Amino acid sequence: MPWSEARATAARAVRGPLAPEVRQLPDALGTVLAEPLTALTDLPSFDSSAMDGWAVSGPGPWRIATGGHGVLAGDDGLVPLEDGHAVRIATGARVPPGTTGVLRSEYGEIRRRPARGPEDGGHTGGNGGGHTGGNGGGHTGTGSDGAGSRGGRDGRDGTNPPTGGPHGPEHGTTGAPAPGDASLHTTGGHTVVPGQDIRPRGQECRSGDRLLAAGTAVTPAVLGLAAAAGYDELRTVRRPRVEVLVLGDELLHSGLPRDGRIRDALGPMLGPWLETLGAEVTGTYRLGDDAEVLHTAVTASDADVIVTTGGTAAGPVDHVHPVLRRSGAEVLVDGVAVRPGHPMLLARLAPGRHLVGLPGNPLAAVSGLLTLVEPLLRALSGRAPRAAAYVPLAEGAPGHPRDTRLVPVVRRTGTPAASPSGRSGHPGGRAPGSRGAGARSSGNTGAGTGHRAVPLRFNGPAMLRGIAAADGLAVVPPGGAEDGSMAEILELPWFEGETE
Ligand SMILES: Nc1nc2c(c(=O)[nH]1)N[C@H]1C(S)=C(S)[C@@H](COP(=O)(O)OP(=O)(O)OC[C@H]3O[C@@H](n4cnc5c(N)ncnc54)[C@H](O)[C@@H]3O)O[C@H]1N2
Ligand code: MOO
Repeated sequence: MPWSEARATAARAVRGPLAPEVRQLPDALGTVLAEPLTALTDLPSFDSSAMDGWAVSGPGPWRIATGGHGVLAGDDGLVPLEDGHAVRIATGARVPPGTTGVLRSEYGEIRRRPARGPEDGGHTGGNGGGHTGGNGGGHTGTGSDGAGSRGGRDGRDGTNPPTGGPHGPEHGTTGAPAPGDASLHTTGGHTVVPGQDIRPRGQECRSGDRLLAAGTAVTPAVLGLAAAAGYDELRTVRRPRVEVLVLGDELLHSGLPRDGRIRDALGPMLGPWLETLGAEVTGTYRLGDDAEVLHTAVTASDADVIVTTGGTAAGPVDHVHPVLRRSGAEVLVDGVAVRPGHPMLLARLAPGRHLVGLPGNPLAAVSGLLTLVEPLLRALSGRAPRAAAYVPLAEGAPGHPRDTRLVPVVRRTGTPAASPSGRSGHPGGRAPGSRGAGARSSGNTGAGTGHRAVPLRFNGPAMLRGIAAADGLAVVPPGGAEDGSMAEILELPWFEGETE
């Protein structure tokens, strides 16, 4: 079967996504929304200050009560602000009714009014002491807000009243400053226009707005948005349960290869890789080459998808095909015209239960993972098919006469002349120091995208050295691809963007 048909067959193998389930927010990471994310509240849910400063009412200068901390984030902020008055306000605090706008702390200064009576004592700027409880008076101009520190820098210590510490919330600061306390003035020609530095209620969304579509992957950012929008739990598509069966008597699970035996490279690789594709991996089991054991494992499993490795060919201990026949499985894909990986297969064990047979050669297994497993898992978990990415090749890639080739590549910006060294003679197939070295090129970049795909060496079916240094696999059509031609790239989950 042609490679693209095999992928399409895997994507169509299931009728639709698995059933939705409800998950607490932290558990929903990596799943897919089963329904649109709809705002449960306006965001912001109240008019709030975008800056630390002062809420002001009407044109300035404004009368302001000193001391206390003003209105903080989390206060109900319901005490109205009278015309001609100001009150300190923190970023995120609800603005008092009557607020015209917010003057940033760096755009205003407080001027103390002359002392009015003997009880003022001359150090609290005419507060009368009783009003600013807890402000630790006696150190004028050194308060903790912008006005206080500005006063200090400007040498106006004698004119700025203390602006209060973190203690002693003042009742009345939002509505009734003591007359004659102090006045707030703008500096540097700044003005306050209506709505200035106020985040209006509903600016980001209104309750009921659709924030994200069903099928959106739940990323950390989505968790944050869902929490902001009022969610404690999300309805998401159940993760496909995947079981990995590693076949092969020749495999060792620790130490050095010895006595004709080799290390299992697929057991450690597939579980984490499958998780990045949205699977819940229920277990990785090493079964050896035993048809009975394999048959029992396949028939007893309740996984949505079984992934086997090895044993797909027709050798004396290749048991996958005979076990599938014995189990009455329907083989949907039996070999694919792709190199490496042509013996890969996909079978339906029962409605809703599938088996993907990955060839034993490690890069061939990766090929099967991206050709059959990924589309199947996307369909089961409700994700849209992978969007194709196309990148020009930094050099020609030889092709198979009839089959598609998948070749590990690394994307790189820079001159095409740099690319041949990335292919030959260097470990991992990359020129020494090529990653991050040198200035970003302003020209010689590929087809408007600014980067090119450099095919890597060590791309034989039994090798992982190329893919371990790669950030994608280039799809090379039968017959090959020329230098500079556009190639589809299957991005690896850890692709972080092109390198220089
Ligand atoms: N007569 C033919 N023989 C083979 C053909 C063919 O067309 N005609 N195709 C070759 C290709 S291509 C591949 S790929 C393999 C596929 O074989 P199996 O899926 O049956 O895999 P095994 O024979 O079990 O193993 C192949 C190779 O990979 C090594 N291996 C297996 N598992 C692991 C593992 N977990 N970690 C590391 N290496 C593993 C195994 O030792 C073998 O060297 O068939 C070819 N033969
Ligand atoms: O599947 Mo094999 O590893 O194509 O060469």
